Amino acid sequence: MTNFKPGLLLKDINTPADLRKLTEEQLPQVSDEVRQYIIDVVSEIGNSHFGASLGVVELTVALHYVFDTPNDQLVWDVGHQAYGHKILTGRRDNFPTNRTKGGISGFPKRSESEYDTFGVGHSSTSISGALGMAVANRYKGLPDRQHIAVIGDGAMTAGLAFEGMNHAGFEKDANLLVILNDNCMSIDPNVGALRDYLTDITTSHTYNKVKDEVWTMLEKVSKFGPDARSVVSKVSSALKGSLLKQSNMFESLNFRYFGPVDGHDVIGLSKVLNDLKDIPGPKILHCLTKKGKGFKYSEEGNPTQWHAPGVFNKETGEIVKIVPSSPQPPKYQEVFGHTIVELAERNDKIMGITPAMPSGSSLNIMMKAMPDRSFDVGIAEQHAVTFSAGLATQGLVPFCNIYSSFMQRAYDQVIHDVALQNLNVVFCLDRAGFAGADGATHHGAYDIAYMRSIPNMIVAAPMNEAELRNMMFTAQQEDMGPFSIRYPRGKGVMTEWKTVMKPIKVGTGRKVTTGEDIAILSIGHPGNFAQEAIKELEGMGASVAHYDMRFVKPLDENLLHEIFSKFDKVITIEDGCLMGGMGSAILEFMVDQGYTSKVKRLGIPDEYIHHGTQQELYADVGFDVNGIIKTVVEMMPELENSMSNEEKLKYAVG
Ligand SMILES: Cc1ncc(C[n+]2csc(CCOP(=O)(O)OP(=O)(O)O)c2C)c(N)n1
Ligand SMILES: CC(=O)[C@@H](O)[C@H](O)COP(=O)(O)O
Ligand SMILES: [Mg+2]
Repeated sequence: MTNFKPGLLLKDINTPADLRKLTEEQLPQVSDEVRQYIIDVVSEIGNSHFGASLGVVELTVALHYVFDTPNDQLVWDVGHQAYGHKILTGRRDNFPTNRTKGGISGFPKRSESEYDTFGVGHSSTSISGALGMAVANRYKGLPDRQHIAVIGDGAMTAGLAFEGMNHAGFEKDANLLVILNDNCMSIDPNVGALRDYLTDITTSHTYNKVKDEVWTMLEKVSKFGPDARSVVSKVSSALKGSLLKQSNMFESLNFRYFGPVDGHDVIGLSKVLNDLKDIPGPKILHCLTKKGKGFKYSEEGNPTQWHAPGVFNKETGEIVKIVPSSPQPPKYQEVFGHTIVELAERNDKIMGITPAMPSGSSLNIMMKAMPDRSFDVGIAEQHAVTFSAGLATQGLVPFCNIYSSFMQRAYDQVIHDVALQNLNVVFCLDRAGFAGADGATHHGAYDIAYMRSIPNMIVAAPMNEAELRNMMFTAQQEDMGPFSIRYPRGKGVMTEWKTVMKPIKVGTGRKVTTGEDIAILSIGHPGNFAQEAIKELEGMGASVAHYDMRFVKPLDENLLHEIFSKFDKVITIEDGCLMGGMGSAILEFMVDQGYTSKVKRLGIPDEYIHHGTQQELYADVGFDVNGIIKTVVEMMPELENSMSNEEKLKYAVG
């Protein structure tokens, strides 16, 4: 890896205390150097977020310059924009390890640094988290400690952000500053009425009048120095009931609203932040920024593409695409995107819903083809589910596509609004299993366990593209009730994936390989790892049967009777948590039915698995090809005799 060189000022900034030694006039240079460093590193290592961090460089520098971090608590929302923060807070030299196994996390993480005040990855937590800190410090008698939540316009669309604001507006003396980083973008363009509102207050005549009032107030604050707090109270009570309060949504929630300000003017920002430090109670600073700021190609190009571009040429802006020498299978998400359109063309009841992930989920294919039947509802998983429930009550068949880990947010809605009413909502749980570089916050580890415990819910997972299509076909049939289909991030296994779709009988598995010695029961994509392992094991003299269970609920009990009657050794494989997962379901069946086979379950253990490539993580937890072979050999120790030393070493056997 190239030895990345930070700029002249940045090379001496090891902590924000070093930054604070600089003059205000030096801040633009520091900002440029931070930005350049991000570009240098990310363009070369790839595997990182990009546009969001570039957009908040000046804000990041100003925040650490003005506030006494880590004593003052700075909370980033989502955290994909916190690279500048990491670089300024002791992780400059480690930054090239970003999101690689053993390297630094792509998100703030409390265990990584005292400057990372709150672990993030999922959006819209910052206001509630920072308010909790503010109330705690008020209680502890530390009224001067500052608490700053930096939240994007996309993250602001979530219910949780509003729940936090609703509470914060009521905690009138809590020391909370919300910085709304408004770049008009989520990953895809931001959506909804709030986006329109933010644009309105930025451009409207009313807003400008209000802004003048506020800045006059701030000027007075500066003049009054230490007595500022009382002056502000007076000025703001005078403003109460004025145009300011009536015309501004945030003011109506008892926040003092400031801005919009230019989020790329680092000196201006540091002056404003300094002023705001002296203003008590909940306040919001509306900053206008550009996602991808300062890198020509991301500024002028498609911001969605530059959200996380991979490796790119920083001179030409060309994003490096590895062209494979042979045809490759598509990603599961692409199969979902094309298949939903195909199904919707035949079934006019089908609708598509995504909470803010049109590109990631590939629902954007349907949004383009059928804009009146597909919805990006913003970062609003709970709403996405209940909205789908509403559609289903009217006889429609919504396909609600949510990343497995983000669906954790909407658990009550799945139970209360969908399953309890037995509504025909199809949940497509994308990024099930290991997400890879995003790490613990994003792995889809729990959905098998959390879905299978819900009455009425059908829980399915395809082993390949054809099965995904068949499951989608099955799920859209009349009166299916709630139906969840999970699949992982990335490629499947079939280059010829445009198969003729056919229904699958719900609750039936299939035998993939016949064998005599031991049975492997898999769910979903890891069945392909089992297939590879079985081929190698055959060479060692093992006769391994393989069943793709397809459904965790209902379980194929006939198939299980057949398996447990025949095999006294069984291995289960799932890319989900072991606790409560498919292996657990099979053990429950086995015990209930009085079978006594020896069962070894492979899956995600009861601990948080951090970032790495998917392949590294499969290997770490032991259900990659080698891990499966090792497990079979452990259950059939006689195989060791026919293994070469090389094989023993490879599979860590003996
Ligand atoms: C609960 C949840 N849903 C979806 C996401 C995926 N996601 C990550 S960043 C992002 C866009 C956030 O937009 P914004 O807050 O405006 O930040 P920006 O990228 O514009 O800086 C989304 C949808 C997430 N991290 N958490
Ligand atoms: C920060 C965040 O939550 C998203 O940007 C996420 O990293 C996207 O993941 P995918 O790349 O799997 O769509
Ligand atoms: Mg945004």
